[in-house]
Amino acid sequence: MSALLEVRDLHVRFGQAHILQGVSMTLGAEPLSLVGRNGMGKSTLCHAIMNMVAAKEGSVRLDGDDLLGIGPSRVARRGVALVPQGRRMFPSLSVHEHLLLVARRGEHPWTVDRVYETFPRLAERRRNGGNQLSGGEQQMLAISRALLMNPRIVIMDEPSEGLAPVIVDHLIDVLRKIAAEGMGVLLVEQNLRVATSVSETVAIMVTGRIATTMSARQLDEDRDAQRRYLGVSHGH
Ligand SMILES: Nc1ncnc2c1ncn2[C@@H]1O[C@H](COP(=O)(O)OP(=O)(O)OP(=O)(O)O)[C@@H](O)[C@H]1O
Repeated sequence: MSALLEVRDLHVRFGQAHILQGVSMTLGAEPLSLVGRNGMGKSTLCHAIMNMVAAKEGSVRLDGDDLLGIGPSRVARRGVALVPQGRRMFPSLSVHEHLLLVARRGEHPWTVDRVYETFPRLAERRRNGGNQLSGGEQQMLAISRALLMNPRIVIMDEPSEGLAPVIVDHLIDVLRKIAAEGMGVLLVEQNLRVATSVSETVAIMVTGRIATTMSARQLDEDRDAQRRYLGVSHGH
């Protein structure tokens, strides 16, 4: 199976702090979830792939082409879109204006109309400003903006954070569909259910490295691993 995105021995330091300590990871046609406790370096990995932080050693390749050092806007143009953690909307722009800002001309799978079909709630809120949206609506808008770039790969940093369970279910459906249509999906999640519902393979990050990769089913059944790697307690 050929790799869409290949990360090899990636290192990031912030001053004395060695945050990514040699991350190696491959994203192919199947979605991949990345889980791990807070502070392990998941967001930093997303930022390093996007060139939003500088990695001094290692490589990040998209279809074999090196992405490191080319800058975030070129990474985006090559076809990698990030849905950052925490959403970040423009308070003074309406939903519709947010979408028009990123919509591309020409024939593409994702259009503003398709966004409104996929997220009917956004259609209802199209004239509302970014500051008038609920957390779930903001997350749908953030995801929609990434999809409208019609990227080869979408990287989502904890998209389910703070969402009501019914919205999380919708999010899982959408992510599965996106992946089934052939977009690469790298999903960073704290919510184990989301991670193991979207992808069959889960990579686990511990202190700046991928400690292990296991099947979603294996991880769902292995409470010891959940406790060890994710701090999930089942409260006996
Ligand atoms: N710009 C920065 N400067 C200095 N330290 C940073 C910077 N960004 C992140 N860190 C540190 O790097 C470590 C990893 O952070 P990161 O956000 O990547 O973790 P994470 O696994 O995504 O956790 P979370 O789920 O809490 O976001 C943390 O100790 C954090 O304080």
